[in-house]
Amino acid sequence: MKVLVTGGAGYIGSHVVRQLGEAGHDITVFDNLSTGYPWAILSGKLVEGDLGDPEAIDRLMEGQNFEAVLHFAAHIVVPESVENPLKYYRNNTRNTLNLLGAIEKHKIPRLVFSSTAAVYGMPDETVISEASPLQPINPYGASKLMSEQMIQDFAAASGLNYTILRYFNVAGADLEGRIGQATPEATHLIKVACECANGVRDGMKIFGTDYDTRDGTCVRDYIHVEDLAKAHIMALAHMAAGGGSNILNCGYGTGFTVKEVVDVVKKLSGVDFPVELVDRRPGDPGALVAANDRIKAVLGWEPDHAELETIVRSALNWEKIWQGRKS
Ligand SMILES: NC(=O)c1ccc[n+]([C@@H]2O[C@H](COP(=O)([O-])OP(=O)(O)OC[C@H]3O[C@@H](n4cnc5c(N)ncnc54)[C@H](O)[C@@H]3O)[C@@H](O)[C@H]2O)c1
Ligand SMILES: O=c1ccn([C@@H]2O[C@H](COP(=O)(O)OP(=O)(O)O[C@H]3O[C@H](CO)[C@@H](O)[C@H](O)[C@H]3O)[C@@H](O)[C@H]2O)c(=O)[nH]1
Repeated sequence: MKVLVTGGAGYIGSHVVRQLGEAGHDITVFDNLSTGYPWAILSGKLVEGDLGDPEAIDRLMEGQNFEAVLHFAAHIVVPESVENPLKYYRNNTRNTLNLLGAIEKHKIPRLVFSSTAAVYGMPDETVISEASPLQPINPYGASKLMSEQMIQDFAAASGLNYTILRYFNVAGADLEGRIGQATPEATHLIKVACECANGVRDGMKIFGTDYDTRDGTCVRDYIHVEDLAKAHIMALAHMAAGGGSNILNCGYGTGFTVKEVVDVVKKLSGVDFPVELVDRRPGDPGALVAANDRIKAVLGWEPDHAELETIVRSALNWEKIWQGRKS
């Protein structure tokens, strides 16, 4: 298929691009390189540009006859969205609207959209299904929920075939160490802990120890980026084979506390870095764990790397490679 990938130079997009290349797709990446890197694009070509510029998107699509768009480009940091909400509504919501306008004009038939568990907010259930209430508690989640709504309304009117994938916490790296998360000043737990283990940071904080969880720290469902990437390839294949539009959780159905994750990083790295226990971080729900029956039933997706140790090992390995490359 001839595919356009927004944000394909970023962490998750680059892993999907690599798998798309291996599956034989013809790939164009559109990215403003705000947090992405040209070296991370292992297949296809890069067009540098910004989704905030509708004319640039129009030029990009003119005469190309893309058969699908995979839309990763966004701002992604929950606490930053609390401090600077308009930055999130602009890049995540308005720019998705820009993209949909171009999809309409150029009659692109399929879309895969990167959504998030943050659309569920503070769920009552421990394990969240796609039918759980949608009540985001931070602007990041709200910006993505608004995008979901626009996609569904536009699809109902136009016949666009979409797959909305609600990612839980994505972590890990390419098992061969070619690409991985390279975000400067990263805030993600596993990335931060791996930086500590590699001596990039002196220590880290655990935000909140009074949550209603087994050890008081937040519970998250960590999914290996390679398993998540596979879901995108399968979603495209499903739609190309005439499958309908879907909203699908992407997670393993197993939650780990922040303390448990930090302990695994310490154990596998053999480094006992300092950890400070501090107050809750604004916008953090206590527990987010995915029900994943729907993605298994609809796409036939099954994880290949569902062990937390596998995720952490690949993240530690990548961190070492990345720090070596930078120095
Ligand atoms: N990382 C996670 O745990 C997680 C969880 C749930 C959902 N998501 C979603 O997955 C997607 C990818 O996240 P990621 O972790 O790879 O982040 P990332 O920051 O590594 O990648 C985002 C990419 O989009 C590009 N970009 C951003 N704004 C752009 C714009 N206006 N125009 C063109 N390019 C732009 C960046 O340069 C970068 O290459 C995002 O939509 C995010 O909301 C991520
Ligand atoms: O230095 C740190 C970093 C994180 N945490 C905690 O670790 C958990 C996970 O945090 P983080 O890795 O920042 O991820 P989330 O805030 O859960 O958000 C991620 O996961 C969401 C889906 O669940 C995605 O939508 C977001 O894009 C992605 O950033 C939270 O309880 C944090 O408070 C710490 O205690 N110390």
